[in-house]
Amino acid sequence: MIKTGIIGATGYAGQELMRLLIQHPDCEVEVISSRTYKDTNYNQVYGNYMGITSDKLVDIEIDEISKKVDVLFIALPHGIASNKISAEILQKTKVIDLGADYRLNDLSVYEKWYGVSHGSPQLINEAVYGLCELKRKEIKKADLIANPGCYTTCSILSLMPLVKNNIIDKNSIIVDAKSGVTGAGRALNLGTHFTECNDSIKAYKIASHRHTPEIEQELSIAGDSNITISFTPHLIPMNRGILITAYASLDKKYTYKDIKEVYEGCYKDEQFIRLLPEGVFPETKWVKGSNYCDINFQIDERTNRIIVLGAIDNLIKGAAGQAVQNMNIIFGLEENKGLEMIPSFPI
Ligand SMILES: NC(=O)C1=CN([C@@H]2O[C@H](COP(=O)(O)OP(=O)(O)OC[C@H]3O[C@@H](n4cnc5c(N)ncnc54)[C@H](OP(=O)(O)O)[C@@H]3O)[C@@H](O)[C@H]2O)C=CC1
Ligand SMILES: CC(=O)N[C@@H](CCC(=O)OP(=O)(O)O)C(=O)O
Repeated sequence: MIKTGIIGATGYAGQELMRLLIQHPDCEVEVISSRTYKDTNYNQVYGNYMGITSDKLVDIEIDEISKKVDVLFIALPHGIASNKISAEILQKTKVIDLGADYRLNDLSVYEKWYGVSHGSPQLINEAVYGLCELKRKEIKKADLIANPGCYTTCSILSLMPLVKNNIIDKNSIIVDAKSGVTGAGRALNLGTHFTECNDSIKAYKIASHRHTPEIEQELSIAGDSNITISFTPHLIPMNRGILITAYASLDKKYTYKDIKEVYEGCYKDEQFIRLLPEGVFPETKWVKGSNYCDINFQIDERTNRIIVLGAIDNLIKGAAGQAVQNMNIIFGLEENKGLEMIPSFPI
């Protein structure tokens, strides 16, 4: 059995990790940590665990935890993991960081967009960007995984085939993204109070959201050129889910079938990517509670633009599910072990 630990187990991403790891046939949860709920039974924090686990939360140093586990998931706000992880810790355990500290290859880009200094810049090159469908080979050998962000997972997977195959003007990309409120985490925050976000939709961090350089970095690698995008996130009054609608100019006339072949060329063997039939578009409810990323597109013949839609569950493919998928790859397990959930819609 693979011994796992979760730091930040009381957050929304940490809770989803707990749910997935408890049910994973090859794992046991050895350590769950929290500062706020130290010595509290997990089922007192999250009542859905009553009768399922009586594990207690502990507040011990990462160094201590790393001696007890084969893989450590870190689900903390950005800026903390980089001060906790060291080369010594990586010798004892694999680390999968759900935060943003190791996602950007360029230290100055990280410090500029996140407004904090990085605690372990020497480890940035060691980290592998854990977008499983794109980096499987590197992930297999990695000690430190930078699990991608939620908007970024959905945007990169939806757009990668177009940039990789040079069929769009790579600097014409606009991503309009919507997220459910769990994307903002569990911590108290005025903007996510029921009365502040219910019954309303708002754009935020316009032209300044920190997922912008992450999407640009990975699309630039896939497209082998410097790509700059426009990215606008929106907060939607629903619990979970991300839907992106992306626009780009095509370099010449294509049919739906031409471009479908390009997507199939990239994703035909990918079990978690569902290319929907022509005329059927992704909806967050069809991926809810699952590790799927649904994708489809339409060509607007009047403007010769392609409009691509992608949907994921922000807490699963956008966080905990992808983290478990990364663990499965590292430990040589079937990639879908513990991740075969059927989306939980309709009710
Ligand atoms: N929510 C989402 O959809 C996604 C989240 N992520 C990333 O995953 C990470 C966790 O996100 P999420 O679960 O939403 O966040 P939450 O705010 O829900 O949880 C974060 C947890 O971290 C702990 N924590 C908070 N501040 C500190 C601190 N200063 N020092 C130590 N521990 C602290 C808290 O636990 P306690 O107080 O009990 O110690 C808290 O439960 C973030 O980096 C986020 O960006 C990535 C993709 C999607
Ligand atoms: C709705 C909402 O507030 N979403 C978060 C994205 C959360 C996320 O998971 O991003 P990181 O992992 O990069 O922190 C935001 O826009 O900041």
